[in-house]
Formats: sequence, structure tokens, C-alpha cells
Amino acid sequence: MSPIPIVLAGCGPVGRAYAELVAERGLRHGLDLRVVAVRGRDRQREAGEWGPLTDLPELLERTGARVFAQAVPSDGDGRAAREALQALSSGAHVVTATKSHLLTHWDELEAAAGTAGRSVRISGATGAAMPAGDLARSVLRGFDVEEIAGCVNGTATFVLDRLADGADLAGAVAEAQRAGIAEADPGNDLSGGDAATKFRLLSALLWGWNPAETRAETEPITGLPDVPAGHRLRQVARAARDEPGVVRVALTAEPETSALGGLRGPEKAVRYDCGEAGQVTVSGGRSSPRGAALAMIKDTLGAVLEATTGFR
Ligand SMILES: NC(=O)C1=CN([C@@H]2O[C@H](COP(=O)(O)OP(=O)(O)OC[C@H]3O[C@@H](n4cnc5c(N)ncnc54)[C@H](OP(=O)(O)O)[C@@H]3O)[C@@H](O)[C@H]2O)C=CC1
Ligand SMILES: N[C@@H](CC=O)C(=O)O
Repeated sequence: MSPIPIVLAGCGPVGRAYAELVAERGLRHGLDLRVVAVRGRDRQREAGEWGPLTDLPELLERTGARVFAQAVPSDGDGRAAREALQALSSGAHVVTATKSHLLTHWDELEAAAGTAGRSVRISGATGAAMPAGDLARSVLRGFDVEEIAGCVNGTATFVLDRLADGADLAGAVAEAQRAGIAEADPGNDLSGGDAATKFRLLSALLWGWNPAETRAETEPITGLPDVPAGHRLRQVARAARDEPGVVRVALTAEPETSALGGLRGPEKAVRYDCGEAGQVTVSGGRSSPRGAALAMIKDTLGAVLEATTGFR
């Protein structure tokens, strides 16, 4: 069995969990996955030794990397985009939990992947271990999805439930951070920005919208307003095929018996309104560094085993 070399960018909680999972579960499905290099901000580890960062195309070529895995901050610094494009040009698939470059460089990445005949797999960026992206891109193809609605930020659901139980906002956010759900800077979790990002990406997979041109209207979590009996407040993202280029995130009271109102803690769900085919809902999937890393493992296997190109 020949090894599948992987170069990993990012050694925070998600990157570390991915490297551990490759070490634990790399020998699967007839493949021998191996992380051959890990890159940090300005350092790089190869053969167990840390040294200075080297040129990425040279590293990819020297190691024969088949996959470039990204788990670096979604802070919009141009490096994630540049390195993903370099990886595709070098003939590696890209598997990413990082979201920012998908928003800014969607078309460039799609074109580069098409030219190289490689895929860019983004499950880790669209809902961690919940396979919402897979449904959007391929499973529901042909159903002509008309509308999507969902709770895709685990922190928001967790915090709103804690507020309903009487906790204060700062304490609820700190608890979500200790559980590894909230980002170190929870601003995007609470503002609706992260949910909007995930819906911009799902809309791109579903309807071909360019995320860079998709506008987001968001409502932040600041406290807990009165909610009718039998309902729970949820941060709900929505997008509709007939209103292209707009994603809305609002706090709405959902019946406790519904798919969104019934979610607990950091669970997530997306409901796809498929017109004549009816509604299809996907829920669950862990929202945590390990959950995101598992999604990246799934995507790594998919990239290597399935001969697809472009976004998945
Ligand atoms: N936490 C979760 O549940 C989920 C997170 N995500 C996304 O996964 C990504 C990774 O998150 P997380 O593991 O928390 O890590 P961080 O976002 O905290 O990233 C930290 C790591 O990235 C490295 N780093 C920083 N800047 C760069 C850069 N420009 N290029 C390469 N490496 C860099 C750092 O290296 P050094 O150690 O050298 O400083 C550090 O190891 C984020 O984009 C996040 O939004 C997605 C889904 C779920
Ligand atoms: N902070 C996010 C995790 C990654 O996307 C969340 O709460 O869902």
C-alpha cells in the first residue's frame, strides 16, 4: 500500500486533532494517510523536528503531497488563499476547515481546482461533523432546493440555551469556550457572522452564488428576550434561491418540537426545502475541534478515493 502524504497548515486545536486522527486512523479504506509536514505561523515540523518555515511549493513537491490540509485562523490574512492556490497548482487536493479564503477567493479556487483536476473539500468549514456541505453539493442535486434554514453555529445554540436556564452572557460564552465550541474571539459566533459565513458557503455549493458577492444581514445575541411558552430562541440563518445574493441571520422563537427548536447545546441542523421532493433536514454532527477534524478526515478520504474536481 503506497503512502498518501499530507502537508498540514495549522497546529491549533483543529490541526492537532486532525494529525492525531491521521495517526490513529490513517490505515483505512486501503489507504495509508500520513502527515509528512506541519506548518505553523513561522515554523514547520518534519520528521518530528521543528525548523523554520520553507517554501510551500518546494515542500509539496519534495514530499509528493497528495493533500494540503488547512486549519489556520479564519482571519482573512491572504496566506490561506495563496497557499491553497499553490497547493492546487502543485497537484494536491485542498481540504479545509478555514473559511475566510473561501469567501474571498471562491472563483479563483474553483478555476484553479478545475485546471489542476483536483478538489477543494470544505465540510470542516460548513458545519464541522454535520455533513451539510455534502448534501448541498451532491446529495440533493436534482431536487432544485428552493430555500435553506438552519442553526449552524454551535456556540449560539449553546449560549441561548444557557441564557434560558438563567446564566449570564459572559458566563455562557466562557463555558462554550472551555468546551472548545466558541472561537477564542467569540465575536463572530455571537454576531451571527459565523452562521452567515457558513450559509454563504452552502449557498455557493447549492446555487453557485459567489460568496464574495453575497450580502449578509445579521442580528447579534445580546441577551434573552421573552419567548412564548413551548418555544426556544434560536439563531436561524436563511437563504432562498429566488433571492440570490442575500443571507439572513435572525433570532427567532422556534417550537420546541421542531427540528431547530429541539436542538440542544452545541448541536446544529440545516433544513433544505426541496419543493416537490419535500423537506430534508440534517442535524447533529459534533461542533468541536475533534468534530471539525473528523470532517477533514472524511474529506481527505473523499478527495483521494473519488475522482472529482472543484468544490465539494
Ligand atoms: N474550533 C472549532 O470547533 C472549529 C474551527 N474551525 C476553523 O478551523 C480553523 C482552525 O482553528 P483552530 O484549530 O482553533 O486554530 P486557530 O485558528 O487558533 O489557529 C492556530 C494555529 O494556526 C497557526 N497559524 C496562525 N496563522 C497562520 C498562518 N497564516 N498560516 C499557517 N498557520 C498559521 C498557528 O501557528 P503557531 O502555532 O505557529 O502560532 C496555530 O498553530 C479556524 O479557521 C476555525 O475557524 C472550523 C470548524 C470548527
Ligand atoms: N465556533 C463555531 C465552530 C466552528 O465553526 C461554532 O460555534 O459553531
